[in-house]
Amino acid sequence: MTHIALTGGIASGKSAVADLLAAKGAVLVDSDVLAREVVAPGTPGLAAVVQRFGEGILRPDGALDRPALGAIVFADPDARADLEAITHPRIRARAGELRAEAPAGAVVIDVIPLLVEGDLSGRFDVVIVVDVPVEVQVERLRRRDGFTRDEAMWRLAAQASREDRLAVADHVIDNSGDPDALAEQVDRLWDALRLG
Ligand SMILES: CC(C)(COP(=O)(O)OP(=O)(O)OC[C@H]1O[C@@H](n2cnc3c(N)ncnc32)[C@H](O)[C@@H]1O)[C@@H](O)C(=O)NCCC(=O)NCCS
Ligand SMILES: Nc1ncnc2c1ncn2[C@@H]1O[C@H](COP(=O)(O)OP(=O)(O)OP(=O)(O)O)[C@@H](O)[C@H]1O
Repeated sequence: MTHIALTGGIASGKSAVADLLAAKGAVLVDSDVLAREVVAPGTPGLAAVVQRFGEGILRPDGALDRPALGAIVFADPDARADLEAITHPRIRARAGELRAEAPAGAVVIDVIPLLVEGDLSGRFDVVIVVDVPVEVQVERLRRRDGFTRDEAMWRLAAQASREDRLAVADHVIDNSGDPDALAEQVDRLWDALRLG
């Protein structure tokens, strides 16, 4: 099986690309989705997060208050490392299970936001990077999540640089244009993946 990774900085458009690839038939193993599963209500992951960060990061309904936890961990690298120590092993384990369950012959794509940060690119035969300028990330975070420029920049500061991501790319998807331009690039990429 060819091991394919899809990565990109925050709000670069990873989910948009992943959705387009899934519509073509790719099987996705998405770490952002698994990061939610492993701290869902009732999980040992959520219990560990509450033990470290306190009940203040829970919503009244008992679910994780993601904006509250994000405000803590993106302002404090030690807190972020503690959260990652809880979530990352659980995400990796679940990703392994999902990969093993994929039908034979499927094009399986691992969506891994922190591929470069985790120095994981060597584990993949093909690395796809969704690329946008920092200003586009800031603007899309403002529009989607209502983040101020400072809030957006803290999150960017927790990640690898655009240059470091591009350095490991086999395929670059430029998502600075409109959704049609994105879909055209994904069409070409899909053909390349099927032929490769
Ligand atoms: C801090 C949390 C609760 C904030 O939740 P929120 O719903 O606002 O963001 P979401 O999970 O959708 O992530 C959005 C993006 O933030 C960035 N991001 C998330 N976690 C991290 C991190 N630890 N370091 C750097 N960037 C990160 C990624 O680009 C990701 O695609 C959440 O991101 C989290 O639990 N992070 C730790 C798990 C993790 O590392 N996830 C990244 C993929 S493995
Ligand atoms: N080509 C585009 N033109 C305009 N808006 C876009 C485009 N691509 C994505 N967006 C918007 O930008 C935001 C970020 O896109 P998306 O959620 O796909 O990125 P992401 O990399 O998965 O984000 P995150 O890192 O937070 O998980 C969303 O609101 C999305 O609708």
